[in-house]
Amino acid sequence: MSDQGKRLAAEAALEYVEEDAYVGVGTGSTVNLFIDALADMRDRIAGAVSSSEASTQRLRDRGIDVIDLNSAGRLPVYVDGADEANRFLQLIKGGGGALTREKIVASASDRFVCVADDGKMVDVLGAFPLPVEVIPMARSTVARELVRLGGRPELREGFTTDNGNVILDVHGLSITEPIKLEQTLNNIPGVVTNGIFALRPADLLLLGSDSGVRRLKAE
Ligand SMILES: O=C(CO)[C@H](O)[C@H](O)COP(=O)(O)O
Repeated sequence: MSDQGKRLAAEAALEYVEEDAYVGVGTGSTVNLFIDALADMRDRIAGAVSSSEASTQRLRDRGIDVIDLNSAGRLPVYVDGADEANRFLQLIKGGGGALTREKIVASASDRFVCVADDGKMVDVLGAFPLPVEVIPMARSTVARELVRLGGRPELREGFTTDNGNVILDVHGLSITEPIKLEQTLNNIPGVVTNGIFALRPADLLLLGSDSGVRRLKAE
């Protein structure tokens, strides 16, 4: 993991932010660096739509107006990080637990610019435990179904999402068919969202390292 890589990727994303428009903002340490950089152009953007309470707070602390998605309508650009990315720009997200709002804001955006350090690139998704947001009363039934699908779910202890739900982190899944698994998991009663972003992958991946930023489009 490279902090310099995260920073370079985050700063490179400014180039894709449209002036006089609202920008969608994700969650996580890389996005925090993006928010810090975005503060320098706060007078040139309308404001932001945020994917978490944590990002909302950071945006407001830096003088950036935050409005809700219902008021903003469609967004030209969404900037967010990832826990893993493959060459099709399909992602695993949700390490910070904000996956549901992230998926909603991503789906409302014309362009999804993903910012990450180069350690996030993988051949096959799934080494990172897959976060699944679950309605609390369904925790056990969903966990059993995840075991049936070949995973080893683990409750994220002491964590509640911004939506009042729990997270099951699923170990041991080799995700060779991301779109299919994303749909399968979403069909389990009690699952709110899962952290596979394959139905709506990123459009552009800015992959930072100590030596610079690579710009990748889906193969
Ligand atoms: O999905 C996320 C939060 O829910 C983050 O984008 C993901 O966990 C990457 O975080 P970081 O930039 O700190 O590595």
